[in-house]
Amino acid sequence: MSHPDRWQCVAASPPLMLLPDFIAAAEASAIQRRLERDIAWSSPTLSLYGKRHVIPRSQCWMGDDGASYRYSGRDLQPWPWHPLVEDLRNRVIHALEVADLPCQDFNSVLLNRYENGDQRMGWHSDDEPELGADPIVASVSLGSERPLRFREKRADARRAFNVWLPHGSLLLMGPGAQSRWQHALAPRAIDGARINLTFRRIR
Ligand SMILES: O=C(O)CCC(=O)C(=O)O
Ligand SMILES: [Fe+2]
Repeated sequence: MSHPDRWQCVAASPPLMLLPDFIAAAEASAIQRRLERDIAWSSPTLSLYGKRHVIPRSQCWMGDDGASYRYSGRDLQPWPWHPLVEDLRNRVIHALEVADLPCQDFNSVLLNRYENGDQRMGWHSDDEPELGADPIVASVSLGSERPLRFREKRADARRAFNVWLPHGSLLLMGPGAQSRWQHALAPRAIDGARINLTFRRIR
């Protein structure tokens, strides 16, 4: 199904576009339950400023064979596509194409799982070198609705804003978004688990 008119423009340039009802609630819940069960979730320990920390969420890296990436000084090989995640990837690409929005042939995805409102992700941009210049990142959210917070990278213009990501929504971070903004999932007094999938293209 194609409903290009349901897209909301959060920012025009660089583009941030939200499709709140990308997946209908019942199906989104079914997908969430399957992923809870099937995915090899793990919470690795990372070194930050010489200290070891268990990441405050769990995650899984998945994608085409060979779409490896460097993370915290290590080369990580992706898990093979889970059929549901591969299907989501195809639907994301289709939704972007029919709406004439920026799109890439996504060959990998980072899945993040937040057990509750205490779990989080700090400020960052998805601008790793293996994503190339001006990467496109497409983000699907399942479960508890939480805001993704954006802030300007330029320290002299630190405007910030929230983008709430409903159950079953799709957020496009288009070309230029990673060089303009950082984003974070702050802790919030919000109950319930949330899964997020960010589709990316690794070169
Ligand atoms: O959980 C989210 O919505 C954000 C995830 C994210 O920023 C990332 O995976 O790079
Ligand atoms: Fe990110």
